[in-house]
Amino acid sequence: MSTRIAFLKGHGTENDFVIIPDPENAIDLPPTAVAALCDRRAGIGGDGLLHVVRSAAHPEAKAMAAEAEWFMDYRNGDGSIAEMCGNGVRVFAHYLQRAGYVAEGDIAVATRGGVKSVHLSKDGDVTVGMGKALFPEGDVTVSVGEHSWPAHNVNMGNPHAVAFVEDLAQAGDLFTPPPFSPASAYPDGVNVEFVVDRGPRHVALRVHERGAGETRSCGTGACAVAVAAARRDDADPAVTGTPATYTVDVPGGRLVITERPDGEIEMTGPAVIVAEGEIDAEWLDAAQR
Ligand SMILES: N[C@@H](CCC[C@H](N)C(=O)O)C(=O)O
Repeated sequence: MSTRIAFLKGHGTENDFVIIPDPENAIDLPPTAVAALCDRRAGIGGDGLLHVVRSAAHPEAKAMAAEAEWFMDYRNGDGSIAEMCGNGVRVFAHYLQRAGYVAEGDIAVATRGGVKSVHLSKDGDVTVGMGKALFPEGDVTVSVGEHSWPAHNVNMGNPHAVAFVEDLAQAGDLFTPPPFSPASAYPDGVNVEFVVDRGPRHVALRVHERGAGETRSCGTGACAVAVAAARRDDADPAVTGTPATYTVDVPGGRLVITERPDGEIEMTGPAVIVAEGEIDAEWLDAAQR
């Protein structure tokens, strides 16, 4: 009989993930295995994969083990590694609660972008302390076809280029990464958000995610958009002294982002587990060849 690997499938505003519980870090997940699992036709399908590991059992997270028992070893759907995933961390925390590893309330989750504080509320929404945004210097331009826009360069642990456009259709089909310049701005690639206004402190976005393509949502992207919009709107909390809250509509739902005067950003949104099952380890082996 072949070995079976437990998995779950979940999403946060339809940014969807394959979840692999592996507390002792015993499962080998090279990029080829992640890409096979995230394949929407031949695999389970997902924008990314959440490898659930105890911090103490993972070389990249050991140093965070005293602060956070669990490490979100996040991978993009193409197998590449990313520093942080905002929707992923909500789904990750929701999984931990569902599995009985943590209780409702406040928990800490280790990520490659540092330890994040997460609040699991009674109504099912999850709030994440996303830390502070950085604004790397230098002008960036994003283009699609004949249109190009100046982009806000925002780092939420991972890189984002935020372009305010007139119409989300201008982003085109987003099958391929939108070109940006200068090429030196993002040596490791970038997530690109196209944004329109929907009302006061209310925006909507489409996103092309590094390592995944167009997705239905991006949590770090929504935070990058909210802080870029606050600066555009002369509502930078560090200047006004009052928090700025933005509602960010994504194709898969809605996220609410607040930036405080000290620069700390909180994101609130849903987290859903839709299925669980077993992967045939022989299939996974064969799928990687
Ligand atoms: N979907 C995520 C971001 C995942 C990582 C991103 N594709 C990258 O490579 O930086 C989110 O919700 O933040």
